[in-house]
Amino acid sequence: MGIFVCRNSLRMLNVRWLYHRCLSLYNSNHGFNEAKIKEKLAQFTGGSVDLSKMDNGIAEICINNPSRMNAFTGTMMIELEERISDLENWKNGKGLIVYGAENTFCSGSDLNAVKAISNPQEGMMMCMLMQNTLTRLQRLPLISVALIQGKALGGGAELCTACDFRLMTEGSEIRFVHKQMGLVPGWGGAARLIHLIGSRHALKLLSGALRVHPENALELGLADNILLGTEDGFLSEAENWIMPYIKGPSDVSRAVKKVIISGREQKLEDALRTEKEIFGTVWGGLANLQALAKGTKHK
Ligand SMILES: CCC(=O)SCCNC(=O)CCNC(=O)[C@H](O)C(C)(C)COP(=O)(O)OP(=O)(O)OC[C@H]1O[C@@H](n2cnc3c(N)ncnc32)[C@H](O)[C@@H]1OP(=O)(O)O
Repeated sequence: MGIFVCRNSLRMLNVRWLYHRCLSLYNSNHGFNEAKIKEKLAQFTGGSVDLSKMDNGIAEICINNPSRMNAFTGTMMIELEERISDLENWKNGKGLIVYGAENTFCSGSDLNAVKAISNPQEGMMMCMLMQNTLTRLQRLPLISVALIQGKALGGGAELCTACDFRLMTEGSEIRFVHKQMGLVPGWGGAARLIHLIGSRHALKLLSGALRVHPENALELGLADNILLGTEDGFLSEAENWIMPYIKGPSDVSRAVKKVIISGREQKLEDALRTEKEIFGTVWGGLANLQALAKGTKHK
């Protein structure tokens, strides 16, 4: 019995490991040494990445390092990866809101860590970790929203592009400040920005390190809405905003996000095949049968 349990747990661990390997971009075949870069990043402490999962199927991730305008320390990069793993295993989840503590989003990577990891090899290794994590965030079967209050700078601007939607509050800004730091985005923010607003607009934002205010972001298609409420109400406003998109049973909501991911990321023929597979998971399912039995009309 003990051996059986042990073997089963090992199989589960293997499946989980393989699953993460599939969702991630980089592994040891790409020269990525995850353990080594995590060991290095663990030296840069401070702040936290907090996850709460609610009964209504919405989770919240709080980037929490307000004394440094929610900059990502090394330990926070490691924690973000752990929180995404947790969400990958949350089978009832439907939505995710990513926000920053104390009414500002995130000021990018912690400059103390940036200074200490100044050689290109370690810099690229840190990028691989963050690209893996943010790609996994983007591929979660949850509808995700970045709630941007205050500033989303550098890596903070990159983080918000990994969410499906961006809600900005009045006076907030998204700014790819990398060029002013002698850098380019490395957490996948340039590639994702081009998908969102096209290469001409992306080039302007990156080469001019332009401040993108809410109205401008809305026009560009970078933001999806501007929230006009008060500081203590923005989280619940974001929750209300996401609600119509996650209404109904989680398996259907998750299937919707999955067909979007495959349509976005795969070649047409592969995407069509994946879509058929996902369709098979909901066809004849409980929600489908209930809708048929009710004679649902769409007036
Ligand atoms: C992936 C690559 C990247 O992310 S490169 C981009 C890195 N980020 C930056 O360069 C942002 C640098 N910070 C700033 O421009 C300003 O601090 C901003 C965010 C505009 C806030 O200005 P302000 O409202 O005047 O506040 P402040 O400068 O007094 O900051 C408060 C305390 O927070 C700190 N802080 C801020 N950002 C970071 C950061 N990224 N890394 C480490 N610390 C940061 C400031 O140093 C300041 O700390 P202290 O109160 O002086 O101890």
